[in-house]
Amino acid sequence: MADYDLLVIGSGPGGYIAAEEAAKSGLKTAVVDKGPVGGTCLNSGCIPIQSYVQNGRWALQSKQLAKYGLAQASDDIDFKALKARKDQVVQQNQQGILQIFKSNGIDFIEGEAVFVKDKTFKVNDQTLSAKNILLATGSRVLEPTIPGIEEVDYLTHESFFHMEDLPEHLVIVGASEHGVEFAFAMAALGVKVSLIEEKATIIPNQVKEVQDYVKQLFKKLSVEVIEGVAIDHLSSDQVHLSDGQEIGFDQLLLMLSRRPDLTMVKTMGLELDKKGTYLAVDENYQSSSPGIYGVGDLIGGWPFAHAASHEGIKAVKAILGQAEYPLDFNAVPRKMAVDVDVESFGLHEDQAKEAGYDVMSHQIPFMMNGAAAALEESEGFVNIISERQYGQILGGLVVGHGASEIMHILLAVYQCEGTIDELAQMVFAHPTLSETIGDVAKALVRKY
Ligand SMILES: Cc1cc2nc3c(=O)[nH]c(=O)nc-3n(C[C@H](O)[C@H](O)[C@H](O)COP(=O)(O)OP(=O)(O)OC[C@H]3O[C@@H](n4cnc5c(N)ncnc54)[C@H](O)[C@@H]3O)c2cc1C
Ligand SMILES: NC(=O)c1ccc[n+]([C@@H]2O[C@H](COP(=O)([O-])OP(=O)(O)OC[C@H]3O[C@@H](n4cnc5c(N)ncnc54)[C@H](O)[C@@H]3O)[C@@H](O)[C@H]2O)c1
Repeated sequence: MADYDLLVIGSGPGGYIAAEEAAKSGLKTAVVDKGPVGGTCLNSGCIPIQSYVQNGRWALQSKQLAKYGLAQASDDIDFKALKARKDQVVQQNQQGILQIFKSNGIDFIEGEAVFVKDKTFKVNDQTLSAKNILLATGSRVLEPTIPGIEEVDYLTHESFFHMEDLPEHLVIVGASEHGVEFAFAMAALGVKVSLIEEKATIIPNQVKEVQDYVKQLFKKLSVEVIEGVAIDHLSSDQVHLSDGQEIGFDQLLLMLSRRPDLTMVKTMGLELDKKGTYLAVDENYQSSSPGIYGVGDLIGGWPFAHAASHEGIKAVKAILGQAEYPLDFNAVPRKMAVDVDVESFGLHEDQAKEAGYDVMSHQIPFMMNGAAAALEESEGFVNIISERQYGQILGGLVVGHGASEIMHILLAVYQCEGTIDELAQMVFAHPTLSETIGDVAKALVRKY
C-alpha cells in the first residue's frame, strides 16, 4: 500500500501551495526538498531580490529626502545589516511554510528524491511511495559555456545572496528582467555596475518604452550598459568582448537563462515538450504517465512563483476529480522592480494587432496625476490595450510607484471579463495613483 495519497517533490511556490491544497482537501501528503524550504523564489529569487531592490530604493529616497531638507543623506552603507535584514525576511517566510506543513499534517522530508520505480522514491535511506506524484522541481542556471569560465570565481543569483561585502565593480552578464533588477539594486547603493547583454538591447522581451525607461535610469545611476556585443572570453578579472573591449571586475555575476534539470524526468521515462526543454503535461498538468503531475518552472509557461502556485492548485484539483480550466496565460501578471515597478499582463499593442484585434491603446503619464506630484512619484505611465468592438481589455502595462499593486485593479476587471466602459465608470478615490487607470479607460471609451 502506498505511504501517501500525494508525494510532492520540491517545496517552492509550485510544491508547497499544492501540498497545502491537497492536505486541506483530505489527501495524506508529504513534501520532499533537497534544498532550503521555499525553493528558488524564497531563497534566491523573488523575495531576496525584492528585499535588495528595496535597499536601493531607500538609498535613492534618502538622497531625495535630503534634497527637501527632511533628512541627512549618507553614503555610508552597512551592507552586513542590509544582508541580515534580507536573511531575516527569508527565515521568517521559511518558518511560515514549515508552519503550513505542521498545521496541515504534511510530512516534510529534507533530502534528494531519487526515482526508484513507478511512484516510489528514495530519500536519504527512506523509501516513499504515493498514489500520485507532483513534480515541482523548478529550474536552475544553465552551466555557462563562455570560454575561460573555469578561470573565474563567478557568482550566480544563488551565491550572490551570500555575499557579505559590496563589490567595487560588479559586472553582470545577461540583462533579462532579473539581471536588470540586480544591476539596479547594486548601482543604487553606489556600486560601479557594468551590464552586458549579447542581444541588441537589454530586457529584450519588454516594450521599447520600458527599455528606454530603464536605460535612462541606468544613465542616472552611472550603470555601464553594453548591448549587442558577444563575450569572446573571460580571464580571472576581465571580460573580453568580441569588439575588443575589456571590462575589468572584482565580482562577476552571471544572470543567464534558467532551465529545468530534466535528469529525473528522463530517468522516469516521462515525455518532454516538442523542443525537449520542459516536462510535457496535459491541460490537467498530468504528465505522459498517469498519476504523475508537473507544475511550475519544470513545465515552462511563465516562469513566475504565482503561476507555479496556481498550477499546483489546479493539479491537485485534477487529482481530486475536480479538474479546472488550465491557467490563462494572459492573466498572469509579470513583474520587474527597479526604482519603480514595471507590471504588465496580457498582450502588448503589437501582439494584439498580430492576433487580429481591432486594437485601441492609450497611455497617460503619472505626471498628469495630482497624487503622484504630491508623493514626488511622477515617473512612469499607465497603458491599457483594448479592442474596439466590445471594449474588451486585452492587456495592461503600468510603470511607476506601486505599479505592482495597482495593476491588480486592471487584472480584476480583465478576469471578470469586464469592459473598458465599466472601468471608465468606476469611482476612483482622489487623490490616488489609481485614478490614472480610470483616466486611461475614459480616454479609450472616447475612441470608440
Ligand atoms: C533572481 C530571480 C528573481 C525572481 N523574481 C521573481 C519575482 O519577483 N516574482 C515571481 O513570481 N517569480 C520570480 N522568479 C521566478 C520564481 O522564483 C520561479 O518561477 C519559482 O520559484 C518557480 O517555482 P517552482 O515551484 O516551479 O520551483 P522552485 O522554486 O525552483 O523550487 C524547486 C524546488 O525543488 C527542489 N528539488 C529539485 N529537485 C529535487 C529532488 N530531486 N529532490 C528534492 N528536491 C528537489 C529544489 O531544491 C527547490 O527547492 C525569480 C527567479 C529568479 C532566479
Ligand atoms: N516582467 C516580466 O515580464 C518578466 C520578469 C521576469 C522574467 N521574465 C521572463 O522570464 C523568462 C526567463 O528568463 P530567464 O531568467 O531564464 O533568462 P533569459 O533567458 O530571459 O535571460 C538571460 C539573458 O542573458 C542573455 N545572455 C545569455 N548568454 C549571454 C552571454 N554569453 N553574454 C551576454 N548575454 C547573455 C540573454 O540574451 C538573455 O537576455 C524570460 O522570457 C523573461 O523575459 C519576464
